[in-house]
Amino acid sequence: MELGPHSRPAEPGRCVSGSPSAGSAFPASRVSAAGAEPGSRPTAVAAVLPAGGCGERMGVRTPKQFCRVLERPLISYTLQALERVCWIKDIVVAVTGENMEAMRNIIQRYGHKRISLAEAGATRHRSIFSGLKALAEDQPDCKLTKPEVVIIHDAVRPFVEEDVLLRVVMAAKEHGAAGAIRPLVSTVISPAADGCLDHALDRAKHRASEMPQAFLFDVIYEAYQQCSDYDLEFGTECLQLALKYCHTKAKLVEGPPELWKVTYKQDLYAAESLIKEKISQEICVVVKTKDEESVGHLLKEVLKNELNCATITSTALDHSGGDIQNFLTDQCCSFIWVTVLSSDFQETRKFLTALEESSLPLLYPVVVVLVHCLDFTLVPPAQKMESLMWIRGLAKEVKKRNVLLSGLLINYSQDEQKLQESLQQGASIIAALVKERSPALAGQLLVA
Ligand SMILES: Nc1ccn([C@@H]2O[C@H](COP(=O)(O)OP(=O)(O)OP(=O)(O)O)[C@@H](O)[C@H]2O)c(=O)n1
Ligand SMILES: O=C(CO)[C@H](O)[C@H](O)COP(=O)(O)O
Repeated sequence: MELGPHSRPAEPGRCVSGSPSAGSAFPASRVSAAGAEPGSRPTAVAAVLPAGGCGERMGVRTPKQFCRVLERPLISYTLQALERVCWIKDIVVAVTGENMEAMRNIIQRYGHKRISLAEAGATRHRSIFSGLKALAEDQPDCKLTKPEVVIIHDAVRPFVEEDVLLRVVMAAKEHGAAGAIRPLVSTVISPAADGCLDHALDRAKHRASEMPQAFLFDVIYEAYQQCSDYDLEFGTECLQLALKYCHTKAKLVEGPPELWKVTYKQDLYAAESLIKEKISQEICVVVKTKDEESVGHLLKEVLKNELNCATITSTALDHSGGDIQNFLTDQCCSFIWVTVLSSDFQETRKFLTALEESSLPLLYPVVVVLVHCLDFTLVPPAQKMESLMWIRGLAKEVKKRNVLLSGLLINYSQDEQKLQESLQQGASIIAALVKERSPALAGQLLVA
């Protein structure tokens, strides 16, 4: 493969992925160069995502890969996770003819890149085979380049990280095949024909096979070409096909627990909670004046305790408000906008417009809390609330674009203890707004 001066390095381990883009909202994992030896030949890597199932076990009409999690189809998260790995050149998604148009719309709406579609088959193995054919040079009309290594990853495992992808790819390069494994959660038993226990497997000696898996393309393609109709119909393990038909013994790589496959309805709730937790880990506190800076600093300290181990950055807005764009590039989804004894509607509006125009709210609900600090003995909260009613109107407007705006009044008391109490209470409210991301709370004016 030819690399132009601005192309992505196609070598696992060479590039540092996660350059902020529409498709990289989680903080990028930094891949060290350890994966690739200096001067070694770049590895062309592609991925095949089977996404042609009907999700029978989920028990809902929509196939689970298209079920919405925080208003976005599950498969979009998986695509995002793979896209942010810059050394994966092509991503082939196998979908049924019936869902092809829906898939195209998802790709367009969420700005997914490097995606090609293949027609899914009646079983997972058939769908994977179809995806592999789209990458094989022996197929008529093949528009993609055959990779050296192909990753196979279920469309319904959205939490795959670059680190484990790199580890399976490097292991596949060395061994021909590799797959992620996890310790068994339950013991596996073998029932007899009469429905009674025949025997139990020693749990410590067995592992659950998960995804991603990676293969030398020629190995897995050969295995799929050779395998029987029975394998294609009833098989569930790609590593087994490589072993059975190409005598390739897969290297097993320990993966993290987040690799689990969304299968039942409760898994959708678990996925939503995990996504909320991840995006709540980064908060940007926006301040302008010295007073705001000191309130911002105090809030940060309390918030760190409320949202254990969150990264909270402070951004000082310049006086023209000209650097608003800068902090939208960090892919942070929670903003605390602090004002002390004043409120600049125009500036807030400008910020919200920039936010709406960015790709952020398309990917995640973005929380914005406008914190107004005023001395409750001088200005009663009720009076201030009246003048802040514009927040409600604005919140209604920006909610349509997935920006969840609320207002928070803090008692900016001269009494140090009262100020601390109000900040503590305010931080708890902010933490709840950030963690819950509830559209129902958008537009509320809260008092700490
Ligand atoms: N004919 C099929 C069947 C499954 N898959 C995909 O393979 C992955 C893992 O399969 P599984 O969890 O079994 O998905 P479903 O078959 O949809 O679920 P169920 O078995 O509950 O019907 C999913 O991304 C699914 O879309 C596929 O591409 N083509
Ligand atoms: O875990 C896996 C790897 O081995 C597969 O995701 C699993 O085999 C898929 O099988 P099924 O479609 O039956 O759930």
